[in-house]
Amino acid sequence: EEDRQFQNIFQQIAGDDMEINADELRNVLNNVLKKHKDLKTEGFALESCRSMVAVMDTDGSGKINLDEFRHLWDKIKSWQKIFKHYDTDHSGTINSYEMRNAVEDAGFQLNNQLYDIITMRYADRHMNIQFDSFICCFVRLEGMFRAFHAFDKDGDGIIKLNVLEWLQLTMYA
Ligand SMILES: O=C(O)/C(S)=C/c1c[nH]c2cc(Br)ccc12
Ligand SMILES: [Ca+2]
Repeated sequence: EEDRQFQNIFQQIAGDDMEINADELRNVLNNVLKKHKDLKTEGFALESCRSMVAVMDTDGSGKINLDEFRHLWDKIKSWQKIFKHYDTDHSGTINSYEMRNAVEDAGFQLNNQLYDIITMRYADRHMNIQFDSFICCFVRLEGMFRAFHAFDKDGDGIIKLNVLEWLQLTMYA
């Protein structure tokens, strides 16, 4: 039953092409945000939604279909819980220190250099991370880990890419 409801929602957002583009994703995410006053943010920028579509577009259609959207939605649902858990002062942002714990809670094992990179890339000038940046960071982390494991056929933690394969991975993200 809940799934049928989900399909209906998806159908309304996607329109007759049955796929969601960046504009449509931006509308649905920002509409949901209105109902979550504790997630204070200016909302998702179009560029962020373009990146999320690119990362989640596993079949290379240029947009996200029902399955790709369901995966994204379930991830955002679980990641927003982590965000709220670490936003202890309900400022609507989490600081770079809390971000380390949030990343680990989400199951990503990174190193110090990567935590610094994430802060540089996603934090605002007060070194705090807004909700929309938080989600974009996690979408990218999950997508990049997924892409690596797809290439790492024998699971030895090493992949071999020529420059064009590398560019295909890094440019469409
Ligand atoms: O607080 C909750 O129980 C839920 S279901 C939150 C959300 C579930 N999907 C979301 C997407 C965005 Br964007 C923001 C919040 C949520
Ligand atoms: Ca797609």
